[in-house]
Amino acid sequence: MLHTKAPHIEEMVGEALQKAHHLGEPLFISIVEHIDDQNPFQFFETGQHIDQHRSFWQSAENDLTMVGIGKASQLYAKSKQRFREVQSLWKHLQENAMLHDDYNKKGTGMVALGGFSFDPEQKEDTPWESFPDSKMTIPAFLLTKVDGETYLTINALIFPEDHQQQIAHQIQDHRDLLLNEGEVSGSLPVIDQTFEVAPEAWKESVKKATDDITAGLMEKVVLARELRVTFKEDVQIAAVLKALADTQPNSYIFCYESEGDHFIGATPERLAKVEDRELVSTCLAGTIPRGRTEQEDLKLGEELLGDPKNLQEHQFVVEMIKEAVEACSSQVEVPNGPVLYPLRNLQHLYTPVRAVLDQGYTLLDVIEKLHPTPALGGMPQRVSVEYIRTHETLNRGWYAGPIGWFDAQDNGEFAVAIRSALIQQKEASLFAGCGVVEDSDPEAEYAETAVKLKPMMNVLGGSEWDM
Ligand SMILES: C=C(O[C@H]1C=CC=C(C(=O)O)[C@@H]1O)C(=O)O
Ligand SMILES: [Mg+2]
Repeated sequence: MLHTKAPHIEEMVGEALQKAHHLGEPLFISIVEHIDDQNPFQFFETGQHIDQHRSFWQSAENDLTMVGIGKASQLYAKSKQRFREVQSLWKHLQENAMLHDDYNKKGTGMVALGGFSFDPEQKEDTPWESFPDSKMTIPAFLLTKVDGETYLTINALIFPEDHQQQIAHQIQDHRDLLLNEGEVSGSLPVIDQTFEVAPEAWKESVKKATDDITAGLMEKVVLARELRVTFKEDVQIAAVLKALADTQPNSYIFCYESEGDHFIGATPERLAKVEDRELVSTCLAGTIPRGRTEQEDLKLGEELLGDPKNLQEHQFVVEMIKEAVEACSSQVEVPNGPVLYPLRNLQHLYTPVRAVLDQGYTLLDVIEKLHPTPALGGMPQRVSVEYIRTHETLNRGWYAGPIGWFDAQDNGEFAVAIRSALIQQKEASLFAGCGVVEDSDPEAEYAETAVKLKPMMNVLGGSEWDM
């Protein structure tokens, strides 16, 4: 592949420097170029030589892949108002920005990728020290595959005291390093030990939750459990990511690296997407395994569609999402009943919600209204989240939190970070939860969470893993 010099880097850096001098503040520059096809997993792997801060996103519809390397800027917010704060930091960053973009494609240019923890009021840090309440990163280099084409965005924050040639050369060197041919070289990890955290105590907590529901404390609560795994060697993340993408269709494939720790997963659950003010949210709750034969699969699907306990789990989600979406949009469309959403290892009940976002609202406003839906928290929202904070022994961190991206045109999408793992060199914590309603049976919920752990386990060297 022939690599040309990225257009305009030196000129833009020079121009930005002049403006930064004048303003006495840093200025953001963003340059989008159309490039030859590039393997996103390879790009991600090579990126480790530039920064221990990378992000990966592939939409469930597989129409958008983004890989971010490094950080041109980051948006942090700690308070309960974190979604609004991130939005205002984002607006501020855009006020002092110079953009060069001839293509205007979603997911290119000034794009922030990142996520939010499940519960900002959770005080415990371990093992999520590298994952604060909110962290959105505008990568220094962003590879975007969209509409069958590939784009590279270069982002940088230029400070008045920067040196034009030095910055421009560094950008050019990193760009050349990233744009190389090849395939992902790493292999999948080999498991040393697997440890299920207190399964019996977890089943008892499910039993207790059903009693508390019967007593009228709440209607539904989602309880999660953890599986810890150690490996013979440090996990090679690019290989795991590629294997996830290869094995989990209909899922968002995500990875967010923060200070060398990786939060990675393949989630089917969209929280909200906004494109040209069209809003789509998804109700996904209610679960049964896939069958081993087509016949068994159909039978299980029918069983799920008619099962009162699963329909109840699902209905709470539909009611809450409908209400939240109606509060900020018009032309809200919700089908009368759910259909099946098939994944490799299991199938869910699925109801899409479509609407047109009202003027004045952004994707982050929608996320604020939705998170956590009863697919991750429960019903009512506040009581169930408090219940989780008090009764769940694990620290969810970013598990079950919103993860995704937005761009400068107010397009973007967030999924819910389930079917996921936190990987720290030779160790991983995997998480899976389930919706507990009055008729939940602890053994059945335990089995359901075991199937939900499979997608991650299978790419982490646990192909034989079955429990
Ligand atoms: C909380 C999880 O799944 C949720 C999403 C879909 C179906 C669910 C269920 O049927 O229980 C859960 O609400 C998880 O996978 O960790
Ligand atoms: Mg369930």
